[in-house]
Amino acid sequence: MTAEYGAGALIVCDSLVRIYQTEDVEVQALQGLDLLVDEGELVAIVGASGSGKSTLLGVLSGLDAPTAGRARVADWDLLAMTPRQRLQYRRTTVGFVWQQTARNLLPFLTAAENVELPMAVVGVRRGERAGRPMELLDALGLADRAHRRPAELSGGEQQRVAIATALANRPRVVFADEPTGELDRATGDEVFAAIRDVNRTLGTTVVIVTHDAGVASQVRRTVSIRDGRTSTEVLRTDAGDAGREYALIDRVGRMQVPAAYRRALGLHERVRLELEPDHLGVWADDREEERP
Ligand SMILES: Nc1ncnc2c1ncn2[C@@H]1O[C@H](COP(=O)(O)OP(=O)(O)OP(=O)(O)O)[C@@H](O)[C@H]1O
Repeated sequence: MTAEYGAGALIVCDSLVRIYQTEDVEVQALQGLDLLVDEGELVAIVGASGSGKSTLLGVLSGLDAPTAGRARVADWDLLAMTPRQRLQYRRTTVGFVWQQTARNLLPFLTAAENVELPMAVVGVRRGERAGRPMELLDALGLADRAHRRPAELSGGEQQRVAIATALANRPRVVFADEPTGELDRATGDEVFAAIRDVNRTLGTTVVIVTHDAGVASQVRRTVSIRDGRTSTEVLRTDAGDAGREYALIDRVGRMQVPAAYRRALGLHERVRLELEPDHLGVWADDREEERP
């Protein structure tokens, strides 16, 4: 028997399909999307507007159910959760950082109180909670901002408090939806540095969803999503490395060749393949058109 697809991964999306049915149109937002994320990874999922990012995040965050396919995070089968389990999953297994700074934090609580709130919600006793907010705020370089309210913090500081809040209950994975979308480039880079630091020092898996392809320089692995499917990946080996581009090949052997490569070599409809000992050659079809 072959092992189940993604058996060792923390996050598994297997042929995910999500169809939105409106009055007279049907929109296939996810069209058989496959994605594996291992424990401890920092991954960016990048795609243009309408590519299906929010839909994917909706499924992974337990807010939405796919039409078909399989989605698992840790031991949770996201298609088979009861409403109570869904709540537990959202409160303990995953943490969220949203684009809108105001959505992440309660304005009338201080930074430390905001970080403590998710623990209080799941019933962690006061004694056990003590210390955790300061520990997290300190890790994010915000120890001296602990007693300020969000309005008294810069946008970048608010997002770093939001990261601390997302980490309060020691989630297995943090989902960040355009976490730097409202920030200028320099402040955004600081927030990315904080995310990388959390990923490295605490080992928390982080999945960032964004339309900003420039994020590829901030993370090791970038997965592109196009038309509701994951298409290509860029993996960087070291900081400063421009990165190698990979195409994803699905289980029946389908692969999407990036549009820029297709244009550059005039690849369309049919291509010629040649198997070499260590690679596959792909050429434009140069045969004379066969005429009837
Ligand atoms: N509730 C809905 N009803 C009908 N169609 C929807 C719904 N939500 C999304 N869609 C459609 O599904 C497709 C994917 O949308 P989605 O919001 O997931 O993309 P996205 O990549 O997150 O885009 P953006 O970056 O603009 O938020 C789009 O064609 C969108 O119009």
